[in-house]
Amino acid sequence: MTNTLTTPPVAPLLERLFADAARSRQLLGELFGQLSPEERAARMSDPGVDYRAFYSRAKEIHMPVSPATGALLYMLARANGARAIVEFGTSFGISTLHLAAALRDNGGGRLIGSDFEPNKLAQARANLEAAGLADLVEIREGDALETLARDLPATIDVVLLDGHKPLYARIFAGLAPHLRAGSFVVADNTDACPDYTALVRAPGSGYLSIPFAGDVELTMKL
Ligand SMILES: C[S@@+](CC[C@H](N)C(=O)[O-])C[C@H]1O[C@@H](n2cnc3c(N)ncnc32)[C@H](O)[C@@H]1O
Repeated sequence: MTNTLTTPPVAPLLERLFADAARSRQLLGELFGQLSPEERAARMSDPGVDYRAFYSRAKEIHMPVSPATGALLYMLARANGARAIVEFGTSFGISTLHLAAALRDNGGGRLIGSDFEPNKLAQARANLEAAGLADLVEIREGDALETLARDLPATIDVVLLDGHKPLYARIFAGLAPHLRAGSFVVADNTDACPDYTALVRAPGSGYLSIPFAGDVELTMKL
Protein backbone atom coordinates (compact mmCIF):
# COMPACT_ATOMS: atom_id res chain seq x y z
CA MET A 1 0.00 0.00 0.00
CA THR A 2 1.45 3.36 -1.00
CA ASN A 3 1.77 6.36 1.28
CA THR A 4 2.77 9.99 0.96
CA LEU A 5 5.72 10.09 3.38
CA THR A 6 7.99 7.46 1.88
CA THR A 7 7.32 8.06 -1.82
CA PRO A 8 8.12 10.91 -4.26
CA PRO A 9 7.88 13.83 -4.19
CA VAL A 10 7.96 13.96 -0.35
CA ALA A 11 10.65 11.35 0.37
CA PRO A 12 13.43 12.81 -1.85
CA LEU A 13 12.52 16.34 -0.74
CA LEU A 14 12.88 15.37 2.94
CA GLU A 15 16.18 13.67 2.19
CA ARG A 16 17.49 16.88 0.63
CA LEU A 17 16.14 19.07 3.44
CA PHE A 18 17.68 16.89 6.17
CA ALA A 19 21.01 17.09 4.29
CA ASP A 20 20.70 20.90 4.07
CA ALA A 21 19.82 20.97 7.78
CA ALA A 22 22.90 18.94 8.68
CA ARG A 23 25.08 21.45 6.80
CA SER A 24 23.42 24.41 8.53
CA ARG A 25 24.14 22.88 11.96
CA GLN A 26 27.65 24.30 11.73
CA LEU A 27 26.16 27.80 11.47
CA LEU A 28 24.21 27.13 14.67
CA GLY A 29 27.44 26.23 16.45
CA GLU A 30 28.98 29.48 15.22
CA LEU A 31 25.92 31.46 16.33
CA PHE A 32 25.98 29.93 19.83
CA GLY A 33 29.73 30.58 19.90
CA GLN A 34 29.00 34.31 19.52
CA LEU A 35 26.80 34.32 22.65
CA SER A 36 28.10 34.78 26.17
CA PRO A 37 27.39 31.93 28.62
CA GLU A 38 24.70 34.13 30.22
CA GLU A 39 23.06 34.81 26.86
CA ARG A 40 23.16 31.09 26.02
CA ALA A 41 21.51 30.15 29.31
CA ALA A 42 18.86 32.85 28.94
CA ARG A 43 18.18 31.88 25.36
CA MET A 44 17.26 28.36 26.49
CA SER A 45 15.38 29.13 29.68
CA ASP A 46 14.13 32.73 29.88
CA PRO A 47 10.66 33.31 28.38
CA GLY A 48 11.35 37.07 28.44
CA VAL A 49 14.62 36.94 26.49
CA ASP A 50 14.59 38.68 23.08
CA TYR A 51 14.01 35.39 21.29
CA ARG A 52 12.97 37.12 18.11
CA ALA A 53 16.44 38.65 17.73
CA PHE A 54 18.04 35.24 18.22
CA TYR A 55 15.82 33.53 15.65
CA SER A 56 16.39 36.37 13.22
CA ARG A 57 20.13 35.62 13.39
CA ALA A 58 19.24 31.95 12.85
CA LYS A 59 17.13 32.58 9.76
CA GLU A 60 19.31 30.35 7.55
CA ILE A 61 19.42 27.52 10.09
CA HIS A 62 16.86 24.70 9.91
CA MET A 63 17.03 23.21 13.46
CA PRO A 64 14.58 20.46 12.47
CA VAL A 65 13.16 17.55 14.42
CA SER A 66 15.25 14.41 13.95
CA PRO A 67 14.29 11.95 11.21
CA ALA A 68 13.03 9.58 13.94
CA THR A 69 10.87 12.29 15.52
CA GLY A 70 9.57 13.22 12.07
CA ALA A 71 8.58 9.61 11.42
CA LEU A 72 6.97 9.45 14.87
CA LEU A 73 4.89 12.54 14.09
CA TYR A 74 3.63 10.89 10.92
CA MET A 75 2.82 7.65 12.77
CA LEU A 76 0.98 9.38 15.61
CA ALA A 77 -1.10 11.48 13.24
CA ARG A 78 -1.95 8.41 11.16
CA ALA A 79 -2.72 6.31 14.22
CA ASN A 80 -5.20 8.75 15.75
CA GLY A 81 -6.72 9.67 12.39
CA ALA A 82 -5.68 13.31 12.74
CA ARG A 83 -7.63 15.90 10.80
CA ALA A 84 -6.48 18.97 12.73
CA ILE A 85 -2.87 19.65 13.66
CA VAL A 86 -1.13 22.67 15.19
CA GLU A 87 2.60 23.31 15.04
CA PHE A 88 4.54 25.84 17.12
CA GLY A 89 7.74 26.51 15.11
CA THR A 90 7.68 25.58 11.42
CA SER A 91 11.12 26.75 10.21
CA PHE A 92 11.79 25.31 6.72
CA GLY A 93 8.88 22.89 7.12
CA ILE A 94 10.53 19.53 7.78
CA SER A 95 8.18 18.57 10.61
CA THR A 96 5.31 20.18 8.69
CA LEU A 97 5.93 17.90 5.71
CA HIS A 98 5.72 14.79 7.93
CA LEU A 99 2.49 15.97 9.53
CA ALA A 100 0.89 17.16 6.28
CA ALA A 101 1.76 13.82 4.66
CA ALA A 102 -0.20 12.12 7.44
CA LEU A 103 -3.18 14.39 6.83
CA ARG A 104 -3.09 13.52 3.14
CA ASP A 105 -3.03 9.81 3.95
CA ASN A 106 -5.85 10.26 6.47
CA GLY A 107 -8.00 11.67 3.68
CA GLY A 108 -7.46 15.40 4.29
CA GLY A 109 -7.50 17.97 7.07
CA ARG A 110 -5.85 21.18 8.20
CA LEU A 111 -2.45 21.94 9.66
CA ILE A 112 -1.82 25.33 11.25
CA GLY A 113 1.88 26.12 11.36
CA SER A 114 3.62 29.18 12.81
CA ASP A 115 6.83 31.14 12.43
CA PHE A 116 7.95 34.76 12.41
CA GLU A 117 10.98 34.57 10.14
CA PRO A 118 10.06 35.75 6.60
CA ASN A 119 12.87 33.72 5.01
CA LYS A 120 11.70 30.55 6.71
CA LEU A 121 8.05 31.18 5.91
CA ALA A 122 8.89 31.56 2.22
CA GLN A 123 11.04 28.43 2.18
CA ALA A 124 8.48 26.37 4.09
CA ARG A 125 5.71 27.40 1.71
CA ALA A 126 7.89 26.56 -1.31
CA ASN A 127 8.71 23.15 0.17
CA LEU A 128 5.04 22.40 0.80
CA GLU A 129 4.24 23.41 -2.80
CA ALA A 130 7.00 21.13 -4.09
CA ALA A 131 5.61 18.30 -1.97
CA GLY A 132 2.07 18.81 -3.27
CA LEU A 133 0.85 19.39 0.31
CA ALA A 134 0.32 23.17 0.37
CA ASP A 135 -3.47 22.85 0.18
CA LEU A 136 -3.48 21.26 3.66
CA VAL A 137 -1.35 23.85 5.44
CA GLU A 138 -1.82 27.40 6.68
CA ILE A 139 1.37 28.88 8.14
CA ARG A 140 0.60 31.82 10.40
CA GLU A 141 3.15 34.63 10.31
CA GLY A 142 4.05 36.38 13.55
CA ASP A 143 4.62 35.49 17.19
CA ALA A 144 2.82 32.24 17.94
CA LEU A 145 1.77 33.64 21.30
CA GLU A 146 -0.62 35.72 19.21
CA THR A 147 -1.15 33.72 16.02
CA LEU A 148 -1.97 30.45 17.83
CA ALA A 149 -4.25 32.20 20.31
CA ARG A 150 -7.11 32.64 17.83
CA ASP A 151 -9.16 30.85 15.16
CA LEU A 152 -8.27 27.35 16.26
CA PRO A 153 -10.17 24.21 15.25
CA ALA A 154 -12.67 23.07 17.90
CA THR A 155 -10.69 19.85 18.23
CA ILE A 156 -6.94 19.44 17.72
CA ASP A 157 -5.64 15.89 17.22
CA VAL A 158 -1.87 16.47 17.19
CA VAL A 159 0.33 19.31 18.44
CA LEU A 160 4.05 19.82 17.86
CA LEU A 161 5.85 22.23 20.21
CA ASP A 162 9.15 23.26 18.59
CA GLY A 163 9.50 27.05 18.86
CA HIS A 164 11.15 29.09 21.66
CA LYS A 165 11.44 26.51 24.46
CA PRO A 166 10.47 28.64 27.49
CA LEU A 167 7.13 29.40 25.80
CA TYR A 168 5.96 25.78 25.60
CA ALA A 169 3.85 25.93 28.77
CA ARG A 170 2.09 29.13 27.65
CA ILE A 171 1.47 27.92 24.10
CA PHE A 172 0.25 24.58 25.45
CA ALA A 173 -2.16 26.30 27.85
CA GLY A 174 -3.86 27.99 24.89
CA LEU A 175 -4.15 24.77 22.89
CA ALA A 176 -5.07 22.38 25.72
CA PRO A 177 -8.82 23.16 25.77
CA HIS A 178 -8.96 21.92 22.16
CA LEU A 179 -7.39 18.52 22.83
CA ARG A 180 -9.56 15.40 22.99
CA ALA A 181 -8.95 12.03 24.59
CA GLY A 182 -6.33 10.40 22.34
CA SER A 183 -4.79 13.67 21.11
CA PHE A 184 -1.00 13.69 21.07
CA VAL A 185 1.43 16.48 21.92
CA VAL A 186 5.08 16.10 20.89
CA ALA A 187 7.51 18.60 22.39
CA ASP A 188 11.09 18.78 21.12
CA ASN A 189 14.12 19.80 23.21
CA THR A 190 12.29 19.64 26.54
CA ASP A 191 15.55 19.70 28.52
CA ALA A 192 15.07 23.45 28.26
CA CYS A 193 11.51 23.61 29.64
CA PRO A 194 11.08 21.73 32.93
CA ASP A 195 7.96 23.77 33.69
CA TYR A 196 6.25 22.20 30.68
CA THR A 197 7.23 18.62 31.48
CA ALA A 198 6.23 19.09 35.13
CA LEU A 199 2.81 20.26 33.95
CA VAL A 200 2.04 17.32 31.67
CA ARG A 201 3.61 14.69 33.95
CA ALA A 202 1.83 15.85 37.11
CA PRO A 203 -0.39 13.17 38.66
CA GLY A 204 -3.99 14.04 37.90
CA SER A 205 -3.02 16.31 35.01
CA GLY A 206 -5.25 14.38 32.63
CA TYR A 207 -2.25 13.42 30.47
CA LEU A 208 0.05 10.45 30.12
CA SER A 209 3.49 11.79 29.32
CA ILE A 210 6.86 10.16 28.75
CA PRO A 211 10.31 11.33 27.68
CA PHE A 212 12.02 9.51 24.85
CA ALA A 213 15.02 9.89 22.55
CA GLY A 214 16.80 12.09 25.09
CA ASP A 215 14.84 15.32 25.08
CA VAL A 216 11.53 14.72 23.32
CA GLU A 217 8.33 14.56 25.38
CA LEU A 218 5.42 12.49 24.10
CA THR A 219 2.10 13.29 25.75
CA MET A 220 -1.36 11.84 25.23
CA LYS A 221 -4.55 13.33 26.58
CA LEU A 222 -6.39 10.71 28.63
C1 LIG B 1 13.53 24.44 16.08
S1 LIG B 1 12.92 25.42 14.79
C2 LIG B 1 11.53 24.50 14.20
C3 LIG B 1 11.90 23.32 13.35
C4 LIG B 1 10.75 22.67 12.64
N1 LIG B 1 9.73 22.22 13.57
C5 LIG B 1 11.26 21.49 11.82
O1 LIG B 1 11.20 20.35 12.29
O2 LIG B 1 11.78 21.74 10.72
C6 LIG B 1 12.12 26.70 15.69
C7 LIG B 1 11.39 27.70 14.83
O3 LIG B 1 10.43 28.36 15.64
C8 LIG B 1 10.38 29.72 15.31
N2 LIG B 1 9.90 30.41 16.51
C9 LIG B 1 10.49 30.42 17.73
N3 LIG B 1 9.73 31.09 18.61
C10 LIG B 1 8.64 31.51 17.94
C11 LIG B 1 7.49 32.27 18.30
N4 LIG B 1 7.31 32.74 19.54
N5 LIG B 1 6.55 32.50 17.35
C12 LIG B 1 6.72 32.05 16.08
N6 LIG B 1 7.79 31.33 15.69
C13 LIG B 1 8.73 31.07 16.60
C14 LIG B 1 11.80 30.08 14.88
O4 LIG B 1 11.84 31.18 13.99
C15 LIG B 1 12.28 28.77 14.24
O5 LIG B 1 12.14 28.80 12.84
